[in-house]
Amino acid sequence: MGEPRSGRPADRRLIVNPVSGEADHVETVHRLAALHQFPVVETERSGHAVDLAKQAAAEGVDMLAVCGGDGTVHEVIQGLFAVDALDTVTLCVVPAGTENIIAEDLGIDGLGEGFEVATGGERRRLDLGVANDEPFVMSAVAGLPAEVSDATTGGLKQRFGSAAFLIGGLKAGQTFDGLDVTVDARGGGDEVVWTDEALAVVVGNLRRFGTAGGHANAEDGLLDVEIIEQMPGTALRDAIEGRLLGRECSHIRTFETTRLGIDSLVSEPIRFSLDGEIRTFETVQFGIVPQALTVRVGSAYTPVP
Ligand SMILES: Nc1ncnc2c1ncn2[C@@H]1O[C@H](COP(=O)(O)OP(=O)(O)OP(=O)(O)O)[C@@H](O)[C@H]1O
Repeated sequence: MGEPRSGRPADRRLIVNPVSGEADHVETVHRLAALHQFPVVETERSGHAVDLAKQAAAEGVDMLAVCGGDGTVHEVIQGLFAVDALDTVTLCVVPAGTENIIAEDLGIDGLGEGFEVATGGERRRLDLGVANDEPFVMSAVAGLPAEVSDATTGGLKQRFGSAAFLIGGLKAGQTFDGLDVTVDARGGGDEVVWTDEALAVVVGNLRRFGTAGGHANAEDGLLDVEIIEQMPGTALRDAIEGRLLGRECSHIRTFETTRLGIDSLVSEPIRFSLDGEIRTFETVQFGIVPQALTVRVGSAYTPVP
């Protein structure tokens, strides 16, 4: 239980979302938490994990585990970021959600492994993306992929795994109008200025960008950006097949940057999914805080996918 950072035993706490996933994890989590000496607090409403994370930091907790899905992990990071506690708190993820993409990217599979990693996993420092003033660890996605989540059924996911997104993309692409945007990356890294209609803009930080199928390194100080240009249906199918087969596609522009601005060219704001949570922006500035988040990772984790 010794924690090298402060030279004294860590003050531990576990924030549990009891309604994540199938909501059948609570009893097991309490048992495992007692075994591993994590006092438990449960969320009582949406957004509560933000406050509980702030409270944990204020009370001197320096090992904070979060049990839930990507949304709950996102809320806890939001809370720690808001009170500037990322330097003093190590985050641990115990997956209990529906998708658990963040946990999977951190090499953590299941409740039992979550607790093992929380008590003995390697510590890494990961970059955090920031959209205006909200942090994200995995990705910020606007356009088709956000729509695709609706079009991608559980059955497809079971049969095709992450490729289900691409199949769902074909369905959603038939009805999605596109995003009229200007994308301006002239801060650090690749310089790109692009104005047109996009099917999607994906800003990725962690290994797998949500369901969008992209890849990033969360330890390189850079955001990985993909602009998927509007294209006719047949080209979309080719692009999706190309992505499945790992081929380059002329309609997908990829670059790395430390800063990025995206402006809507129409009166409608742009709907973004930040680590799976929906936000709307008329204009958004993205940045990155290198190595901001200290997190325990499983043995399957590697920074580069
Ligand atoms: N006690 C609660 N009652 C109702 N909603 C809650 C409660 N606690 C948290 N929430 C909300 O539950 C939502 C879903 O949580 P979470 O992301 O952990 O699970 P999930 O959606 O099943 O998993 P994933 O995001 O990995 O697909 C979050 O938006 C959170 O704000």
